[in-house]
Amino acid sequence: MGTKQIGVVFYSKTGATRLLAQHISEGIQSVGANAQIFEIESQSIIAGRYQNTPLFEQLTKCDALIFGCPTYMGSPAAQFKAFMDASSDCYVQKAWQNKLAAGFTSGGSQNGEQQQTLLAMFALACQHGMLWAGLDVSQFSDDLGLNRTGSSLGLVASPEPGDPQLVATNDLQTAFYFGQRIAKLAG
Ligand SMILES: Cc1cc2nc3c(=O)[nH]c(=O)nc-3n(C[C@H](O)[C@H](O)[C@H](O)COP(=O)(O)O)c2cc1C
Repeated sequence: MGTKQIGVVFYSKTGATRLLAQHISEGIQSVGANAQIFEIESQSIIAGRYQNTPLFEQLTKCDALIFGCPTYMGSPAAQFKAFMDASSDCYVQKAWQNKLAAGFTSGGSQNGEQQQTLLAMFALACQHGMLWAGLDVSQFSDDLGLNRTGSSLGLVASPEPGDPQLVATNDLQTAFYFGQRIAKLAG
């Protein structure tokens, strides 16, 4: 079987989503899988089209893909949407069929429509024939104290109001757990 390769592909402008990607990757590594981080760079978007064939080749080699981006105006940031659109070649080839998929997003508000971003990622995963894995921790049904935002579709993060940290500590801890979960499911 070999070590599972988990791709974490994300866009981040000011660092919050990057921080989440790092914590997810640490969670992945902590259970013995290999985390590969892929950052969507704005300069790869030309006339609105994301162009990076080698990135898609690398993603296709992964066993699972975790998508991440900020929520902008209640949906995925345009830079990540450009990546989503560019994945259509992989869709045609069924290159990601039956891979595990999951998603995370950050927002400035606790409830800034981040769920819409996760739903867009979920739809993307379904179009690719992927198997969506949500977040299975709840402050109501277990005592881990994670997932303060109560999202089941995937990880929703935001800063704690009044705290200068980009992302609430609980969300970063949840990100670590989320990475562990996806890596274990892929294993
Ligand atoms: C153009 C724009 C639109 C935004 N729209 C939302 C939004 O709809 N909901 C929300 O919670 N935050 C919104 N934000 C805040 C960002 O999602 C938030 O700062 C995020 O953590 C940035 O991620 P990054 O640091 O990875 O770039 C918006 C920010 C920008 C610049």
